[in-house]
Amino acid sequence: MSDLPGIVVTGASGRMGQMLIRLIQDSDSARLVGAIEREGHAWIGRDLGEEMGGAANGVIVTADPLEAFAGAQAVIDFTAPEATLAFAKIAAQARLTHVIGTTGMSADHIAALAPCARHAVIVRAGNMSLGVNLLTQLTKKVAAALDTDWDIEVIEAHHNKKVDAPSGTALMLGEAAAQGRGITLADNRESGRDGITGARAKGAIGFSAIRGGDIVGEHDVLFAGQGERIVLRHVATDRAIFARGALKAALWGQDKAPGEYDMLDVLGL
Ligand SMILES: NC(=O)C1=CN([C@@H]2O[C@H](COP(=O)(O)OP(=O)(O)OC[C@H]3O[C@@H](n4cnc5c(N)ncnc54)[C@H](OP(=O)(O)O)[C@@H]3O)[C@@H](O)[C@H]2O)C=CC1
Ligand SMILES: O=C(O)C1=N[C@H](C(=O)O)C[C@H](O)C1
Repeated sequence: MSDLPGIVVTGASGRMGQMLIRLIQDSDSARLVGAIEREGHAWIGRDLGEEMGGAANGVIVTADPLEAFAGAQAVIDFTAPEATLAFAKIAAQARLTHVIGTTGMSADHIAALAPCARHAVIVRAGNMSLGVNLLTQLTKKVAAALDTDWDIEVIEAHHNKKVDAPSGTALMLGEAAAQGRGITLADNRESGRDGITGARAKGAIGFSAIRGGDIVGEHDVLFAGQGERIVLRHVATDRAIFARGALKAALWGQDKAPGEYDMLDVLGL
């Protein structure tokens, strides 16, 4: 048996789940040891490789995390907030590195991860790509250099199946802008303008979301001043960038102490 870290993928039939499974199967650094889907899903009890339209790979899809996590070293999880919380509790008991890409998590969801991180490594980020994580650093720097005469707006575009807004990435960028400006995002966030909104609040950080077609993910951080504008932009054209970041995080976590980490830690940014 190989001593490469064994990885379980949750939400195996999802857009990110399938991308991750292909990446891990092709990897020389990790092996796929489990795949989870929700109870009642058509793939449960069936061979994952065949369900994905290829050759059998011997991984039988299960709805039971206890069964899937036995013998694994990490779980990569791009699902939904409640599911992620349930996986976090079991991953902590099994001392697995839990890489969380799931977005749309509330402050309560995030707070509930803290006890799990006392027992296991959790790496969580609304965007696992190198480009976006670098962009957060640039955003922080630009926001720190400009005063509140410059309005900050985060504009994001995604495919028409996305269920949460603003995107996790937009919130990361907004958080970075708030840190640069020395304010808290929660107290200065403005989103979903519609109707007679009144003038823009000075110092606010605004969010706008576009949904359509098959857009993978596009983010602009707009700094709008008087007579000039600065736009910092990231465009994702392939979900593989998120999968590569998540696998890197799962491997990175293998020799780390329990705790909550993000992709800045993993990438050393
Ligand atoms: N951090 C990052 O870099 C990125 C984050 N994301 C985020 O990842 C998440 C998933 O995105 P995406 O793959 O596009 O979405 P999909 O809807 O394609 O996939 C989600 C998968 O999770 C499954 N799932 C949901 N609830 C459960 C559960 N309770 N138990 C087991 N499986 C469950 C879904 O099953 P079912 O279809 O039956 O509901 C589905 O297979 C989103 O939150 C998205 O924003 C996406 C890309 C990059
Ligand atoms: O749901 C998606 O697709 C994506 N979600 C993440 C987000 O909410 O920012 C990352 C990426 O933009 C794709």
